[in-house]
Amino acid sequence: MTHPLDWLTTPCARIDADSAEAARAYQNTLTKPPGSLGRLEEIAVQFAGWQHCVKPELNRVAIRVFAGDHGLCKQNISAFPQQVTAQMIDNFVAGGAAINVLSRFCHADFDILNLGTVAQPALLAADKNLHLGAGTADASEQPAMTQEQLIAALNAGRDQVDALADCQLFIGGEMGIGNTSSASLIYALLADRPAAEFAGPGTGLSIAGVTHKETVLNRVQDKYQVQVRTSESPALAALQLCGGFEIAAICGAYLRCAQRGIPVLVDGFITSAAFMVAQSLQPQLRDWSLFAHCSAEPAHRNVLEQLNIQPLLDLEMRLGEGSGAALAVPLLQQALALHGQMATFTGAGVDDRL
Ligand SMILES: O=C(O)c1ccc[n+]([C@@H]2O[C@H](COP(=O)([O-])O)[C@@H](O)[C@H]2O)c1
Ligand SMILES: Cc1cc2nc[nH]c2cc1C
Repeated sequence: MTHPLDWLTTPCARIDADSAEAARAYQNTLTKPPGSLGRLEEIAVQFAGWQHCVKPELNRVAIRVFAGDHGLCKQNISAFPQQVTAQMIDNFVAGGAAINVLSRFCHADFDILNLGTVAQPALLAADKNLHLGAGTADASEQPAMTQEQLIAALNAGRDQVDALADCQLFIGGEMGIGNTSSASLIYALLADRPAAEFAGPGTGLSIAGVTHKETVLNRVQDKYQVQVRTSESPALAALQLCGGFEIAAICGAYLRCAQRGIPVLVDGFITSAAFMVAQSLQPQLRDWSLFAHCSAEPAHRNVLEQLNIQPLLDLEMRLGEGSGAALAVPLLQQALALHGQMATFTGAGVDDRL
């Protein structure tokens, strides 16, 4: 009997170690002291393994923003009202959001998918509105998602990736008022640590607002911790219990990317929670991933440290939408341009050693 989520554990694509090794050797023939381009050199080597060639390129980037509302907003855990999610979707369609600007800047293929909001966006095409629900349920009262909604959201992320032709890098962005709470709960439940350790201001809560959020999140964690700990798949259980639709879709998208041989550039605090769930289902995902930045949401730094991940940038950003990842694309492109276009010691007639 097949299960609709069997695809989650399909192995990741093969990384070509020979191309990576050849690229590393080639780096050392370029007119610079070996290692002097620091982590830029390793980026080129990673892309060589991903693209199975010594001189990889990065011209085709896909950015998909996944949106959804959160029932937990009823508990007053965000500085912004829930209808902002749908309003921002219209802003994405109109091209006025930060991710639109950054996406245009790096000539990315941009699209948005709404998995379920309380308000209806006016400008989004009907086929981009999935209506899995009017947001998730309030996780402090009942599981955020039903099993059917979880499956539909994971599969929606997979389907977005399956529809990509010829993509060299995938960025998942998210928009969902209240979703820092879902991310914090996922981290807390999987680490079996108090949720308050992962709670922060999100879009801009006051100190008192954060204290209230901590109380709410601790209560939700108490409600679900045993269930998660004893579940067959703690990561999927935490995702279903705490939401949101957009986090599940990004989780599905990341896994499909690694299965199809498309590297992913993880954005910020919320997308890292999607990554954590995905990685626990398929540990090889790590080898297909880069992390764009350390978010200003305070717990992100600890989460990245726990995962032993060094992100590319640290700019005190906390916007989401995939913005930190889109910002890092030109950096990756420059790493590959240096690797592919610099002269070699022999070619330039430069002495390479004493
Ligand atoms: O990406 C991040 O690191 C990040 C950190 C804080 C907030 N956000 C964005 O802000 C929204 C969630 O914040 P909140 O306070 O409503 O939970 C959501 O739309 C995210 O895209 C994003
Ligand atoms: C305006 C606004 C834009 C966003 N983009 C991602 N999350 C957001 C939250 C708010 C409030």
